[in-house]
Amino acid sequence: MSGSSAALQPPADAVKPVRHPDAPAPGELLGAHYGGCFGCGGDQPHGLHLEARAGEGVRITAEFTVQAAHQGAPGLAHGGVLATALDETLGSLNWLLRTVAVTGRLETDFLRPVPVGTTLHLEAEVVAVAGRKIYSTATGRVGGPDGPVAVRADALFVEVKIDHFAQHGRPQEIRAAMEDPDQMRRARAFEVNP
Ligand SMILES: CCCCCCCCCCCCCC(=O)SCCNC(=O)CCNC(=O)[C@H](O)C(C)(C)COP(=O)(O)OP(=O)(O)OC[C@H]1O[C@@H](n2cnc3c(N)ncnc32)[C@H](O)[C@@H]1OP(=O)(O)O
Repeated sequence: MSGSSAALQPPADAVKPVRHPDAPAPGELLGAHYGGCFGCGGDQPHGLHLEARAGEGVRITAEFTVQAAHQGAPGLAHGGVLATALDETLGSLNWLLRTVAVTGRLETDFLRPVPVGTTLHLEAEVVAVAGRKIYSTATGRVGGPDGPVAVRADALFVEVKIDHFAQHGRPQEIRAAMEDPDQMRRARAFEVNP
């Protein structure tokens, strides 16, 4: 069973997404957007450590190996963790648009259980853009990049200004991020007009 709700159907005035000319080259490893990110950050011992690569056009691939810390039922990945992997992969698409955006809506189908130790092979694509709204879709396969689909999602990301994070984030993390030149470089890489 799959198929997204009306809220995730692009409106009639939606346009085809355009890959930014300065987007990372196909095959390039994107790296974490923030070391403290539960999805991709290297500083989170129990995080997903998801690694995403730029694909062709407005596509991304990513991999994530389920660890013991990610269980829900004994020996199986927690559904929320799998949703995080999809969310993170979908969020990585914004590197290709060089747009800062956050998840507004995420609809997920869980088609097969995913055991601990499994590598989830993720693929995501932007399907349409309407003003600040970015519509995208993702799948996660097991047993290899061409294996059966275990999870899938459709999402709506909403473009925000970089100030969104300073306005809503906790001051100590924001301060630390702003004092880190690497972090600022990564933040600027998201912006269309740095
Ligand atoms: C320094 C750090 C650097 C790192 C940077 C990269 C970080 C990346 C992190 C990535 C980490 C991984 C990813 C993560 O985990 S991101 C973390 C999880 N997401 C969030 O925390 C987002 C929380 N929500 C918000 O902040 C606001 O609600 C947003 C910004 C989303 C919209 O509030 P805003 O006041 O701005 O705009 P608006 O309300 O006028 O809406 C605008 C349009 O969108 C439509 N709409 C909105 N919501 C929905 C919905 N649910 N279903 C359907 N439609 C929806 C809405 O109808 C409207 O349409 P239209 O009327 O125009 O047609």
